[in-house]
This record gives sequence, structure tokens and C-alpha cells, in this order.
Amino acid sequence: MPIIEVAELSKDFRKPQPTTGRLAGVRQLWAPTRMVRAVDRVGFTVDRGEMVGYLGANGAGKSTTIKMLTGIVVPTSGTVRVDGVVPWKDRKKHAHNIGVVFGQKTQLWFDLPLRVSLETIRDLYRISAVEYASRIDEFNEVLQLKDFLDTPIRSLSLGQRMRGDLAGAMLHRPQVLYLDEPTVGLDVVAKQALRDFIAEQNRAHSTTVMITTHDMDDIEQLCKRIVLIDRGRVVYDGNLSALKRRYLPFREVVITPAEGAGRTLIRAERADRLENPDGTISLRFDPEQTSAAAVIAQAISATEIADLHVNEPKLEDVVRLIYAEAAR
Ligand SMILES: Nc1ncnc2c1ncn2[C@@H]1O[C@H](COP(=O)(O)OP(=O)(O)OP(=O)(O)O)[C@@H](O)[C@H]1O
Repeated sequence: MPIIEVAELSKDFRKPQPTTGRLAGVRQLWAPTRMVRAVDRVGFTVDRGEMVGYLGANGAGKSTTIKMLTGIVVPTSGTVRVDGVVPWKDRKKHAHNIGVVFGQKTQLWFDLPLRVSLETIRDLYRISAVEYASRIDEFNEVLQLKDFLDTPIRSLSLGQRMRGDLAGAMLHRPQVLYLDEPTVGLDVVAKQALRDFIAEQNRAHSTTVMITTHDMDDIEQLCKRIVLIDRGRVVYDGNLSALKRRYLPFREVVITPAEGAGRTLIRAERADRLENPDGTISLRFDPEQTSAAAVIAQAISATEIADLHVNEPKLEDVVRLIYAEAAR
């Protein structure tokens, strides 16, 4: 059953016409304006407990959509219902249903220690002391908040701040969590902690998650479904693995032969053999015809090899192909 329902959603912004030439920066102040359509008749539904990746290039309209779903921005036209509530009309009820994390901007109070921020959120949402304590304990397991609960937000590292932001967004146990670039600028360890936390909240509480990100690993690890937008319009909505199969149906085993090995012997049934410029050999195959295990077994039984790895289809490549198709 859908918890998020979006239909024919559009947003126009008024923007100044770009000015060039002498004193362009000053003349820009009086430049005539034009309407730009940031989101163009977008429609989709999201079921309870689903985790959906909302993807697109820079300026495609992702953040504007999320802002309309969260009620920050009022659309030019179209409808949004989140658990039956129109976000920008019934803000109070809506606020109880959703949690929001913007990677670029903290939702916490900059000068207050994290503990005080979290206690303020507790009071705003009237969370009981018992519930609060048990949720902080639960969050601690993955987010390790205890180490910096008494540090003001402004003094936290980016990774700590994001962990604090996620805790703040999930404290009132919202049904829907929106994440806009949650892992931007984080190191691999911090990214993983965030992803583990999001996956755990989804598993334990069926939290519905919508995530926009430029980090394809976020999507690969968290989402089965993606909605891809291009210039404000939905160009793909569906299963991630089906998308990879459709656009990149091949996988390959890349082999580095050992010194003096019989290179020409490296081949496998139902796999195409390609010599790469770096001296490696690719055995490219359709996973419906054979398996990586069968290809590897044949290659290593033929001659001595120094190294090998399997190249999986990359979501980045798929996205590039879809954009190329949409541009045609
Ligand atoms: N407040 C605003 N006023 C004018 N134009 C805006 C405003 N907010 C967004 N836009 C424009 O709307 C379009 C979509 O922007 P949006 O921020 O939604 O894209 P995005 O997909 O989130 O991009 P990014 O990945 O770079 O964050 C862009 O052309 C942007 O310049």
C-alpha cells in the first residue's frame, strides 16, 4: 500500500536571464527574468517500507522534488500525499510522519551540544523519557553517539554531525525518512555507518526511505528500486537489477596472465575473449548463458594466471546510457 503518492507534480522558478559582457555581474541585477521548470509532471508512488533511490544529474530537479514532498516548497501544480496528508497544508501532522536529512545543511542547533539538540527534539515531539532513553540506546549501537553527545554541533566532524543529524531525524520514529545527499564528503567508514543505520531502521521499523545521492554505492547497498529524472521528468522508474540487465547485460572476468603463461589458452566456453591495452584479458559473458565460476574455472585450468577480478555492471554506466537515450 502506498505511503507516498505523487501525481503530475511540477515546480516553476523565476530566474534572471544570464547576462554576459562588460559589468555582467552588475547588469545581472536588472536582468529580465524567465520561468524555469525544475520539476515537470512527476508521478510515482512509494509503498510502506520501500527504499527508493531518486537519481538524476546536477540540476535535474531532485532536491526540488524532495522539498515539495517534505512541505518546504509549495508546487506550481500537481498533488502530493504522504500517509494521506498534503505536506504543505497540514504541516504539523506531516512533521510527525517524516524525518529529513540534508547532507549539506544540519537540522540541529549549531551552538548547542548534540545532547541538548536531541532533548529539544524529544520535547518538541513529546517523546516519553523511557522511549527517548531506549531509542538513544538503539541508535548508539550503530551510530556511536556516546562519544560526542556533549560536543556542540559546530565542533563535530562532518561524519559525527551526520550521525547526529540522522539520530535527530529518526528520534520521533517517523514513517518516512528523506535523505538528500546524506553521505556527501564522508570517508568510507563514516559512509558505511550511515548506510548500516538506515538499513537497520528500515528492517526494524519498516521505515520508508527516499534517498537522493551522487554516490552510487549508497543506492547499490540500500535500494532495490530507483526513480531516475532528467530535466525534471521521470525517465525510469523500476527495479535496479532489471535496469542493469537491460542496459548492461554482460559481465566480465578480467585476468592478468602470469609471466610466460600461454596467453592464448585463456578462454572459456560461451565467453568472448578480449585483449585489453593494459595486458589483461577480458572474458565477457552473458550471465544467462554461463556463470563467473564456470568462466574462471576454465581460465585457471588452462594456464597460470597472476590475478583476476569480476567486473560487475556499474549503476553509473547504466545512468549514463539512459541519459544518452533520453537525449536522442
Ligand atoms: N529557489 C530556486 N530559485 C530558482 N531556481 C531554482 C531554485 N531551486 C532550484 N532551482 C533550479 O531548479 C532546477 C533544479 O534544481 P534542483 O536543486 O532541484 O536540482 P538537483 O537535481 O537537486 O541538483 P543537484 O544534484 O545539483 O543538487 C535547477 O535549474 C535549479 O537552478
